[in-house]
Amino acid sequence: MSDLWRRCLERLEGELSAEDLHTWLMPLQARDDADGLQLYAPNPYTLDAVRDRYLTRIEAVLTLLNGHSLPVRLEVGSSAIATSNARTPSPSRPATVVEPVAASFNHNLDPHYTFETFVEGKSNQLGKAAAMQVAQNPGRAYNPLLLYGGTGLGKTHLMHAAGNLMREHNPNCKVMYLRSEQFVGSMIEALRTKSMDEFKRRFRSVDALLIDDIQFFAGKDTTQEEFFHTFNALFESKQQIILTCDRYPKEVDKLEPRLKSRLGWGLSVAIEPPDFETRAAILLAKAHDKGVLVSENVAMLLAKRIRSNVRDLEGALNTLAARANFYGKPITTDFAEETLRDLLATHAQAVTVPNIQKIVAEYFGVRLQDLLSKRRVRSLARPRQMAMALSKELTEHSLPEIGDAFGGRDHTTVLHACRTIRKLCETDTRMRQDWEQLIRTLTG
Ligand SMILES: Nc1ncnc2c1ncn2[C@@H]1O[C@H](COP(=O)(O)OP(=O)(O)OP(=O)(O)O)[C@@H](O)[C@H]1O
Repeated sequence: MSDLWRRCLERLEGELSAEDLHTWLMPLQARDDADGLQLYAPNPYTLDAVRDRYLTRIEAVLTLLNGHSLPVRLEVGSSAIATSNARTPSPSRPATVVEPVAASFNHNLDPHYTFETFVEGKSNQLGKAAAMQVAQNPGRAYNPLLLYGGTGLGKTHLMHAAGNLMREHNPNCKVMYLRSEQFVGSMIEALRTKSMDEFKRRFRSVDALLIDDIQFFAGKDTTQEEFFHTFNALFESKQQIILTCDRYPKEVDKLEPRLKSRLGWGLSVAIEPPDFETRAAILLAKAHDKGVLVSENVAMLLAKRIRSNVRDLEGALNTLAARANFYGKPITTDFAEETLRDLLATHAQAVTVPNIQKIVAEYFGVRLQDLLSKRRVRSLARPRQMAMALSKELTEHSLPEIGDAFGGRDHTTVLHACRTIRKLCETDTRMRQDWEQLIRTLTG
């Protein structure tokens, strides 16, 4: 085992549970050389889990142990095979490569994030269509394209998908993807080594610049200044810019007004949390991609219980797959309930009917006791119907149970409320925004 990796594991031992350490990190094999640390995962779902949950922490520990940052590469395979193949590189591409922007050009795109592997639903339809248009007509369709929304909803996936499609249409197209921290890191390094000209040239010579999570620029004045000039240079020469942000950029504090205004020049699209059907479809698609056998019943169970975001859903699938593999058991609903008991309990706790009633009352500015009363005035009836529909959507309770929780109402009243709200959300933009905002608040 690489000595560096052994020391890294020793550090992480104090931070992670023994179960997590044994399930995800111990099965990795490692090899380090002048180019960085290469980690080999035994299968794709271990790779995904390590990348999503532990990579940032691993990078931080390595920086600490090493005294400077070290590129970490992740791929499915084994260090023994890699060593014997060292002189004859395999034609298959690594499953994932995650590394800082290299001095030489590196598009840094994840080949798995494509439009084909992206499941479309109402929540992301517009974002997907816009990203496809941009990929088919870079620099001309919408510039910049800004995708914004909560964590783990597929913004990065769409961004990579656009980059991958641009390169599929034109293999010479220079697409550069980077997380905003990497942009900041590269700039600090350029300032330190007095190589700002090279920095400017590198970022301005691309055909498409894709920067993830630009909320990270907030409060970093020098970075914003540099990004502003890069933005202008790219925009003027019709080079494509795609950005993501965790909220509408106008709402990001400490982002310069002139930058906010530039971001509004193109198209900004919200990516919303997926509905139940889309969540189940995403799970089945992910399971299929990873070669994991998951029935529709299991997919529906997870989709119903885990509503926060797709990353959590995927994390649950990875855990199930790894444990089923380990114990040699099929993934049944019982196995899923048992294996994910703690996780499902955490998600269930987050959303309760009393909590929904309280949040809805606050949102519409009505008193909780009025919301639960028999009064039928419109100013109370709509919020009440909204709270009932949310209770059906977000909890496991039956219609009669929800009726009881709303001052002993009949189950047909709850059913009527669910249908009314669903219909209104399709025709009334304001109502749809209220619904989505409340889901976001309640699912955190
Ligand atoms: N509609 C979808 N179809 C398929 N996979 C999806 C979809 N939405 C999200 N995912 C998956 O969920 C995971 C998290 O998505 P992603 O990293 O793109 O989220 P994000 O919105 O960029 O989050 P963050 O802001 O935290 O970076 C990825 O593995 C991605 O492939």
